[in-house]
Amino acid sequence: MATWILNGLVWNETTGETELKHIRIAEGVIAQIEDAAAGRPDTNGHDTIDANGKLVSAGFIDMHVHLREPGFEYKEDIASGTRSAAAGGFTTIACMPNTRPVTDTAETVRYILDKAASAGIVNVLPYAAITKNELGRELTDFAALKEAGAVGFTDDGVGVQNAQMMKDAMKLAASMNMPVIAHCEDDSLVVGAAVTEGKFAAANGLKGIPNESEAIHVGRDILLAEATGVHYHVCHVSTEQSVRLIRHAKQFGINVTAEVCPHHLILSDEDIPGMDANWKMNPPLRTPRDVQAVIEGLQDGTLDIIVTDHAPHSAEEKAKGMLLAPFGITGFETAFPLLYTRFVRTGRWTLGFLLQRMTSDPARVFGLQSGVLNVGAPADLTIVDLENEREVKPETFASKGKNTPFGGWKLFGWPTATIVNGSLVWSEQ
Ligand SMILES: NC(=O)N[C@@H](CC(=O)O)C(=O)O
Ligand SMILES: [Zn+2]
Repeated sequence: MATWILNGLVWNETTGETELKHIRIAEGVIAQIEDAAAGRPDTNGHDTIDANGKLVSAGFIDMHVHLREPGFEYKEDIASGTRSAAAGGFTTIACMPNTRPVTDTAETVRYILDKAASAGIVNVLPYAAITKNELGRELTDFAALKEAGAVGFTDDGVGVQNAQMMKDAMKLAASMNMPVIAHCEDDSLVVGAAVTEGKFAAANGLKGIPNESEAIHVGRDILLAEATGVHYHVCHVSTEQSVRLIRHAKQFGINVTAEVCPHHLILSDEDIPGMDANWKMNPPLRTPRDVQAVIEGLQDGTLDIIVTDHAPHSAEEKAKGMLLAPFGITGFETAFPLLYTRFVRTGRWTLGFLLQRMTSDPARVFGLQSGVLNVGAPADLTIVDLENEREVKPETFASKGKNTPFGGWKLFGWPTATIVNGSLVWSEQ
């Protein structure tokens, strides 16, 4: 049994052009790709999906997400989180270990994988914690966690404060060919602030989170990565200083990669309308100068991939206000439309540039088979309507989290169908 996706607009990496194609998928892989100009293929006995000239891309890959299960199912769970991912066009996501319990044992890694297999609708890759309970005191059992299926080690949500602990983690991870993924934040420099140092903090009499609280860890960890040879991946880069350090490290051939989030590419602290916790995330929205620096970092390859840092919280939690609410915004269901509308429709990026940062680049950085639209690749595909403008309506999100600063934005580039391992798992109502 095969499925033909007819009349899909496909981006050709080699020519840099889009072309109309018919794509046959069978047994979970892309089996055949034909020029639509050659006519309609014999689809007799097979399912068909007519893409009708919409974009057909390799499914998006998001290597930094919070699914909240186990432990915080009131914020999100694996069923709702993967549905939200599929609605955003994502077919593979990597979930962070700041769950309850923290994903620091093989048992919890297996729980997530089992739950993803039974209740999830996209591919879920679990990360495991670097330290037990993410407390920074004692390393987890890396070998057991890898064996259980963890794809990398991270204490995301907090920075590893102790340099020796980070070095030990990197040495061990390097010896087993696993990446260390770092939430870069020096606690001593943050002191309970909710927004960046900058105009918004100053205007509202708030303490600010300084740029160096992030960059000091980036600099430290680059040196430790050089010393240990580990694949070191920097989470949610938000500052000019971090971009500079990563650029420099790459020039020296250090094995560092990095990610950036849509909100850090699009919003600055000067856009924050008031004391509204939907504008509170970690790292915080930085200054316009930092926004420019992360855009340039992505454009010149210093930053490798785009991730959402999908971080759902309940309405009650966010209602506590800017100072008391937890950090984080939802990301899946706005990521592609935001970036497509802001950067591709305006002519600043090619469509291919954006697609690569969300598909083939994450696959390359993390050694995944997916992320490419080639015969033989996994049939993980996303169909996107590039022409229809629609408003962001958080209340309609598949995610339990409605916490976004982008409510009411009018955007193009909405996913209409998502296919994972050859099966249609989500389509527009
Ligand atoms: N990004 C956030 O603002 N919040 C994340 C933690 C994190 O990724 O650091 C969360 O778990 O809510
Ligand atoms: Zn983080």
